[in-house]
Parts: sequence; C-alpha cells; structure tokens
Amino acid sequence: MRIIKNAKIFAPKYVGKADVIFHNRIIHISKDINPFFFPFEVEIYDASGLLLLPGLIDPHVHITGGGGEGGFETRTPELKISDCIKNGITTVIGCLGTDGVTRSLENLYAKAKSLENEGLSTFIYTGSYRVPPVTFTGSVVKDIVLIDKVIGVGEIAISDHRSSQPTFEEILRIVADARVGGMISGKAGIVNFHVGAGKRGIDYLFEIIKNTEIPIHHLYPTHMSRNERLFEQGLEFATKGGMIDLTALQPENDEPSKREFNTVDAILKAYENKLLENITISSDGQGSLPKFDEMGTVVGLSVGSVSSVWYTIRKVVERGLPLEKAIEVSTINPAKVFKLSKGRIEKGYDADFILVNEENLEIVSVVSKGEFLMKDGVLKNLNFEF
Ligand SMILES: CC(C)C[C@H](NC(=O)C[C@H](N)C(=O)O)C(=O)O
Ligand SMILES: [Zn+2]
Ligand SMILES: [Zn+2]
Repeated sequence: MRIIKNAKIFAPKYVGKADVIFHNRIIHISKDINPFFFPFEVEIYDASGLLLLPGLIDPHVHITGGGGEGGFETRTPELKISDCIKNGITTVIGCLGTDGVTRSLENLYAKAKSLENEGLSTFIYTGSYRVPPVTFTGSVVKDIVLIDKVIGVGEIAISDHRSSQPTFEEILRIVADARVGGMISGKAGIVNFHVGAGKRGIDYLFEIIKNTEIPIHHLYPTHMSRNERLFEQGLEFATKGGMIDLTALQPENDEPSKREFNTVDAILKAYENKLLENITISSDGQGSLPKFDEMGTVVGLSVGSVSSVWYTIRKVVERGLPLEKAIEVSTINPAKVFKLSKGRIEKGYDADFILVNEENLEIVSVVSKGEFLMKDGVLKNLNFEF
C-alpha cells in the first residue's frame, strides 16, 4: 500500500491538492489522509511542489525495432524500457511495420511480456504493414480472441508506396475480423492504419463508415498530421466521431528552420475546432522515420523516440494550451480507444502516475501498476541497463 501526499492532481482535469492512496489500483483520493490510521504499513511519498498526472499511454511503438527501408543496415534498434520510464510512458502498444519478414510477431509478443514483467502495461497489434496480415494463428479473429496481448491489427499500410496496395475488400475483411474478434474477447478490436502520403489518404475509411454496418471506433488511422491535407481529412473523420492518431513531434525535428506544419500545430487546430477529444498522439518509437526522394529512394532515415510524446505535450503547453487539456491526447483519449481503465486519477483506475516538477515540467517520478519505476530521478534496477 502506498500514499502520495500533497500533490497537485490533474485527473486530467485539475482537481487541486490532495492525497492518493493506492495498491495496483487507486483506492481513495482525498485531502489529509492519515497514513498512520491504517493497521498495516503504508509507504509515504511526499509530492509537495509536484504535479501528479496519469501515466502516459503510447498507442504505437515498434518495441522490437523496425525500419529496414534502406537495406539491412537501416534496421532500427529495439526499445529500451528506461526510455519509456524516463519519459512517463506507462502503457505501450507494440507493432510491426514495413518489415514483417525479419521482424516477427513472436518476438513482438516476447518483448511486450518483457516490458510487462519489468513494470509497464503492454499490448500488441497482430499484423504488420502488409495484407494479408501476418498472424500468430493464421486468423486475425483467432489472434484477437486467443492471445491476451493482442488488442487489434496494425499497422496496416494504406496510401503508401510501401504498402501491399490492398483492395477495399481486403481492408474491409480485416476491419470486420477485428470487430468480431474484439466482441468475442471483450477487447477494443481496432485496426491501426498506417496512412502514407498518397493522395487516397483515408478514402477507404470514409467508404467503410458510409457503405457498411461497421462502427467508426474500429478504425484508428495514424500519422494523420504527416501533412496538412491529410490532417484536414483527419479532422473531417473526427467530426464523424472517429479517433485519429498523430505521430508526436520528434525532438530533433523541431529546429525552427524546419518550421513546417507539425503535430503541435495540429493539436492546437483540433482544440480550436473542438475536436481535441478525437485526437491521440503516438511516438512511433524505434520505428524508422525515413525520407524518400521523388523516385522513392531513401535519402535519410532517423529513429522515432518515445521521448517525443511528453516533448510534444510540453510544446503544446508552451503554445498556450492548459496542461489539463494537453495531456488528454496521451491519457483519457487513448484509454477510450483501447477500452482501458487507465488515463484518469480516479478511484478504481490503474495506479499509473507521473510526478512532474511544477516549474519546468520535468518528470521526477513514475508509478506503474502501483510500483515506483523511477523515484526522484532514480530508476529501479532494470535488466541489462547499467
Ligand atoms: C510518420 C513517418 C515520419 C514515419 C513512419 N514510420 C513508420 O511507418 C514505421 C517504419 N516504416 C518502420 O517500419 O519502422 C513512415 O515511415 O511513414
Ligand atoms: Zn507507420
Ligand atoms: Zn510505425
């Protein structure tokens, strides 16, 4: 049993100073809880001067590494759990990308279990860019029903020169399978679409909600702030109740010289259009961020970082959005997409917290499933991380 005292609590809504008592879930929140009242030992953490926020959810991370679009030497490294903890990420959804040949679902599953055993909450998508999707069992429905960590299918590439050029019917079948698999297993059953820069954008998704019985919440496109045109299409999708995911602004891509439309602008624009509740952001962590020339040849390739999620939130706050609104894109919004009891500082929710310095928004401590993974800047012992 633990108690965090004197924190300013953002649930995400700012609820003032209070104490939180928790085990793996939040038990009670109120002012001046007396830890000596209990007949058992309660560990006390004094959070005076700190903000207490829900742990961040990162909906799209290449936890086993990705890349490869420029040949074998461009295969990116796998995720280090310390990068998640230091950047306040307590829940991760892992995926495969372009390379579904040398990257396997079995490896993805093992890495997700590794991250879980060391303290995070993890889920995975079955499939990769290509259609028909690579699966564990030979069937998308069976994967979602029988493999606990599988929460949906992704990242299925559309409107991209690296996609398998799937037909509408192929995409529709994958969405239908994800829906029924989700229903049978009580999971979200979503399809995370990798949307490229191609002019067809998310036309397929509009066709599905217009011409079929499938509810919009199974469709979850990412990279939707890749360019302004695609983002506009994404906002239209949001007006119909759809959730869109934006790849977070990567710290090294944010030099003023590179000032083009980016995810911070997109979040502010969504807020202005009263569509912030339809937005999530993801890091594309350890995924490749390749640049192609007009012939489609890779001319540059960097690696996504899970640090981009909190970095983007801080940039949005710097641009004037209140913190209690900015954090919604990485707490209550993704929690809604994946139907998780996370993302809120409320009784009964998972005890996933980040404690943040009020002055500079530096992350000081991180709690996941009731355990401190980082306390006052000191990480817990982690395998192979010295
Ligand atoms: C959103 C842009 C900047 C990055 C995006 N990354 C991926 O999709 C992941 C990558 N292909 C991998 O398999 O590791 C892209 O390539 O379009
Ligand atoms: Zn992608
Ligand atoms: Zn990706």
